[in-house]
Amino acid sequence: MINGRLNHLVYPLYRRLRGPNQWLSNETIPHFRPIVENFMLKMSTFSMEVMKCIALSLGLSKDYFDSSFGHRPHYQMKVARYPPVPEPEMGGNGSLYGVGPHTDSGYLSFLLQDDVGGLQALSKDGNWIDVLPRRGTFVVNLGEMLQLATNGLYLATMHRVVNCQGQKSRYSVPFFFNPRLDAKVEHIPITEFSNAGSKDAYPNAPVSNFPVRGNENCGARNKIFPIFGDNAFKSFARSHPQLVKMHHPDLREADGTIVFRESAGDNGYVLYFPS
Ligand SMILES: O=C(O)CCC(=O)C(=O)O
Ligand SMILES: [Fe+2]
Repeated sequence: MINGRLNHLVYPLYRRLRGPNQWLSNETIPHFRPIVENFMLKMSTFSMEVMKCIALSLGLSKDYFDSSFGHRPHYQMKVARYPPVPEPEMGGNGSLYGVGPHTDSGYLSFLLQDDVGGLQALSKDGNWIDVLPRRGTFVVNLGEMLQLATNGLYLATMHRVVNCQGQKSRYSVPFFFNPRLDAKVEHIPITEFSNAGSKDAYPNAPVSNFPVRGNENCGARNKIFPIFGDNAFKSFARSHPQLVKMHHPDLREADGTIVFRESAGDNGYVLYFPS
C-alpha cells in the first residue's frame, strides 16, 4: 500500500518506490531513528558537494545537476548484513554472492564497509578487483545516471559482494544519492563526450561466469532508462523478484524486463515500457 492506495493502482510505477520508513524501536537499537536521519541528511549535503565536483570535472558549471535533484532528491540508505556462508555451500546456486554483479541505478553510491571484505569491482579489461576495506573511508561508486549523462565517458561501476566464509558477518551501510524520481537525465551536450558511447560499457565482462540472477544487469544487456524513477524501478524489480510477486500483483519480472498483467487480460503478460 502507498498512501492508502493499492500498489497496482499507482502509476507511474516509480511512485511505488516511496513509502514510510520502518524504523527499529528504541528498545531494539536506542536512538536508531535520529542517528540514521542525521547520517542521511549529512550524506545528502555531502553528495551534492561531490556532484558539484563532478560537474566541474566535466567542464560544466558547478550547479549543472541541481535541477535534477529539485526539492526532493531520491536518496536511500540501508544497513546490510551478509552472514558468512559455510564452505560446502560456496558456489552452489547463487550463494557465492551476497549481491550479484550489477551497477547502481542512480548518480552516486557511498559504501561504508566494515573490515571483513568481499566487495569487488570490475575493471574495464574484465577482471574483478578486491575493494579492500580502509578504515575512515567511503567507497564511491558511480551510477547509471552518470553513465547516461556523460554518454559513457564516466562508467557506472560494476560491482558485487562475494560472501565471506569464517565466523564473522560482513556489515555495510550503502547510501545511494539519486535525482528526483521524475527527473529526466539528458546527455550532456558537449561534443567531446558524444563519441564515448555507452552501448556496452563492459565489453570484456566475463558474463558467462555470472550467476543467472545478475546476467541481465551486465553490459549491453542492461538498458538504462532516462527517467530516473523508471531506471530505479527496473533495478528494484530485478533485485527483488519475490517482493514484486508479493506486493505488485500486476507486475512480473522476466528476463530482465518488467512486464505487467493486463487487467482486461487475455491470458498473458505484455511488456511494460517505462514512460
Ligand atoms: O554491501 C555493499 O557493500 C554493496 C551493496 C550494493 O552493491 C548494493 O546494495 O547495491
Ligand atoms: Fe550496488
